[in-house]
Amino acid sequence: TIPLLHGAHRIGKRMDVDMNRWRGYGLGQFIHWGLYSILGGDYNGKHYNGAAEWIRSWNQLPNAVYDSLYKQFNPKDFNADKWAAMAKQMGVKYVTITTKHHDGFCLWPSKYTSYNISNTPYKKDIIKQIVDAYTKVGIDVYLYFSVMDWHNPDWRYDLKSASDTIAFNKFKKFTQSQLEEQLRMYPQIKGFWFDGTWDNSWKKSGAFSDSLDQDLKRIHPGLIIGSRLRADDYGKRHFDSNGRLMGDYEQGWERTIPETFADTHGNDWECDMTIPENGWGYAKQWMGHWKTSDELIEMLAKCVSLDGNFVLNFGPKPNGTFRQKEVADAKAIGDWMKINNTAIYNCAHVNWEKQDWGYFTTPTSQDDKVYMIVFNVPVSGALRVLPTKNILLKKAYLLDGDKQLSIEKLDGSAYFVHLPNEGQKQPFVVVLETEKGKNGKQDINKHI
Ligand SMILES: C[C@@H]1N[C@@H](C(=O)NCc2ccccc2)[C@H](O)[C@@H]1O
Repeated sequence: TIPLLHGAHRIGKRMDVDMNRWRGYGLGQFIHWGLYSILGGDYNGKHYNGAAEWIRSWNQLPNAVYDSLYKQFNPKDFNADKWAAMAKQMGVKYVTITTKHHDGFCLWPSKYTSYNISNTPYKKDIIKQIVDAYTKVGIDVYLYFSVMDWHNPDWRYDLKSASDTIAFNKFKKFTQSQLEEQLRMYPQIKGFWFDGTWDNSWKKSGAFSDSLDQDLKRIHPGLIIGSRLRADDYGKRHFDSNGRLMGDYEQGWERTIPETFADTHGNDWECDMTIPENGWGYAKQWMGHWKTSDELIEMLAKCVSLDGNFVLNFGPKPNGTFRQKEVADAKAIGDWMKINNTAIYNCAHVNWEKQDWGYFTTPTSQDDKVYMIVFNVPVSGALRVLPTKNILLKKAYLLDGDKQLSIEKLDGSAYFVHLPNEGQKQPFVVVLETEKGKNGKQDINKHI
């Protein structure tokens, strides 16, 4: 291996109480809210084709116009308790909220820049209201923070001169000050979600990213920080120059999901997903396909079946309310979770052969139970199950209503679980009770 000062400091998963809680979340909510929400992807009668929260980078929009939007930010209908109630009904266990996106505008009253919420007509601390409201209903809060800050004159994409380095050193101090300020102001939070760390300036700041990570965890023990923060001695990100994950979980699955368990490298990981094809901040017109709630529930099941969490993004309007499609999806997912969350919360990957009908999960607390989350009912009504060796199926029944299902043992070690022909129209869960075969050991991957 290559000797590294700022590579991974831990091999394997974090196994402390905070990370074990994170591992069991299953479902989370992301919220992108800020000045970009005012424009909603449009300006001067034209539509910006990029992600709506990137509109400041559009050459049709002068920076000065964007940077004066704060003078009109006044979300009259914002009610953090209503946001928290919607998230609670949806069944999310954690929320990640933008405190500062790439545009540099701070949704909290930072004392390190005047470009913050206290200098808007709204004035009040949005982050505090969200942290308090979500914590009150038992949803853990994580703060999204973009290192890249287009508004700060000391931000640099690369370090090509002594003056770049002097400016960027000031910028790194500013960054650390803002983060330590957030830890002091919002001690209830459980972690940070870093973004905007892909440029050369940051790749050359591996030592700083390492010390920042350690400083924040010293101030706030147990803090959870993903792999998008750090760079190693050679500018490698996510995985260091020895291929080891730097961070508490793999934070690279943005609008994409691993296909197989091998793709997850056996790490903890999180998928962050948009309902439209792209775009995180509010956009007046969502282009392309809008995912249905059934598609979103399947993505959730797939993530949990591969030992990951599924985090769905919401982009509130400038007035602080959510668009109808987002409210409807939160409700539909919540209704499904009310019946089926046993197969999602505190569940893990099962190393049985993947089947076409859907996904297996298993509760981390019980190794004689396996859940089948079914999306594709075959016309035969027969769901194939091929457990790993020495595992026998004892019982099969529907999670919703306990109806017993007949199990047919095929030769070899496969089974068919026969479904009643009831034309299921929603994804549903079958519970399998298993037992060890003679001289069998329970070898369901327990990744705990
Ligand atoms: C969570 C999202 N990340 C921001 C972004 O700029 N993504 C572009 C990107 C996508 C994948 C790897 C690096 C960078 C988007 O604006 C959202 O905030």
